Amino acid sequence: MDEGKMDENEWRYHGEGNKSLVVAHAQTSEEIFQHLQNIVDFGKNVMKEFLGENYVHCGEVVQLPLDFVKQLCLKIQCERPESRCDKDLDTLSGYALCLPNLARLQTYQFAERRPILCVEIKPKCGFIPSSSDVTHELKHRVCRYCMHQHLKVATGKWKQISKYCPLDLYSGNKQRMYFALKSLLQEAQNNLKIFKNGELIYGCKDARSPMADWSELAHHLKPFFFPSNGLASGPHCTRAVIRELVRVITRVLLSGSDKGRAGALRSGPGLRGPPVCEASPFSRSLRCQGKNTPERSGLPKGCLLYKTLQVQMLDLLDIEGLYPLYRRVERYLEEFPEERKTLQIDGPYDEAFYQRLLDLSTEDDGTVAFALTKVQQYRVAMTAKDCSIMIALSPCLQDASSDQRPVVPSSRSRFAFSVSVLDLDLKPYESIPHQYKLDSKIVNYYLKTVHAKDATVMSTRFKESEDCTLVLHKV
Ligand SMILES: O=P(O)(O)O[C@@H]1[C@@H](OP(=O)(O)O)[C@H](OP(=O)(O)O)[C@H](O)[C@H](OP(=O)(O)O)[C@H]1OP(=O)(O)O
Ligand SMILES: Nc1ncnc2c1ncn2[C@@H]1O[C@H](COP(=O)(O)OP(=O)(O)OP(=O)(O)O)[C@@H](O)[C@H]1O
Repeated sequence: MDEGKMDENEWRYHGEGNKSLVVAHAQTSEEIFQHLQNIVDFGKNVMKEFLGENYVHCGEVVQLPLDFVKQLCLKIQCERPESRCDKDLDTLSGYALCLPNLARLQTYQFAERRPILCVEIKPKCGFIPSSSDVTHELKHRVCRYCMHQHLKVATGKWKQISKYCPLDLYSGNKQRMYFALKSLLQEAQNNLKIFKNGELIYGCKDARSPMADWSELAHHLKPFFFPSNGLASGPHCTRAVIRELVRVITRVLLSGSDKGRAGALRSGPGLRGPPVCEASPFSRSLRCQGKNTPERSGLPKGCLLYKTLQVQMLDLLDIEGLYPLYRRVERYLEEFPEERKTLQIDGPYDEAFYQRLLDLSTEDDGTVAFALTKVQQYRVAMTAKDCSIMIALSPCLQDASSDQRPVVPSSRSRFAFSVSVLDLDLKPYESIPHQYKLDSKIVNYYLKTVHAKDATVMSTRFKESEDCTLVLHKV
């Protein structure tokens, strides 16, 4: 073991079983500071560039008194979901990342006194890979989210399959977006949370305690959407309130003129996958009605969904094409471990790092440089596939002028709003082998269960139609 880690003060008790006592090595304060500073730099130099100034809030690294951190940890321990309690909080370094509260309006510098509604959406990957390195043809037709749902339910992460498909949300087609948002409201999983004045009123605090009562949600939302009218309660009211919420969120998601350099990433049409996922119940029902697949993405270029999708599409080769390139970088690092720094695997995430991300060529010249660029692009793409969008809404007074702030109308009220992105720390280089294994697990599970079942249904249907054809044949 590394000599530098032989200081007992850097080790602490972690847990124990029957036979083993587990102690864990704590990172040094400098390492933690550097890790946090990297998150800030990545936000500033990369994500702000791609997604635009107004959407990204990088925060800053701050130092806190250790006593305060310890007391705070004790205070909040009982509120943490059980499933997350295996992760210890860092109470040793004193460093923390200080971010604005994104559940509040970001367009207003003073704390809002008006009530605030915040909708958090984790949209996940919004495109289907078109890479020729993909080995299962199915991956060109069904999106990863929809396939992954089946594995998640089988492993007990969630109780039931969601009807949400990211491709519907990213379609820019209002009907499909309504369907996607309604599906999220039906089965929020970790893709949707709603906060009122900072308090979670809808969505999962923990996988085991989902909050999903529409009438209760409507009760919370009614004063926002129907402020001065005595709309009766009951199912009619619930539906009306939910409809308003979905409309407002769709409008906000399609809004925006914020500048960002995601345009620099626009890939050629040959590199784009199909516009719909075959597993989406929306596209299934269209097919059943014999309708054509809907139009390709109509997202306005200034909106955050469009920009996020462009960054996600930095994953040009799919994990199957990327993995051999990762192995090439690995072999190089095994031979020249000291080069890890020069290759900027763990930062710094500076302007030079950003500039290299803009090279979208897919011609492999066999070099480590090519492999490294694809690996870094993949990590950035994965980050964009796992980030969340926070939409903060605050009702405007009827007669108030909009004082330059963006405003979204609903049928009975108007909201000042802001949109921000959350969870933008670059995915680690080390997670690539895990991604590779997980991808194959997801696809194989889907092929083994759902697809096999579908094929049986199809062949039964085929037999039925054959019977039918026989009846119609002239003898
Ligand atoms: O791989 P996925 O798609 O399951 O995404 C993981 C997320 O699961 P989800 O599918 O959203 O339920 C997962 O979400 P949960 O923590 O399960 O809510 C994490 O966001 C994970 O990121 P990290 O490893 O903590 O940095 C995510 O892992 P990454 O793949 O982004 O590294
Ligand atoms: N700046 C913020 N303002 C308001 N809420 C926040 C902020 N940062 C995080 N949150 C809340 O905390 C939750 C967890 O934060 P975050 O997603 O950054 O953690 P994570 O450990 O990276 O999660 P993941 O498991 O998705 O990778 C978010 O879903 C959001 O509800």
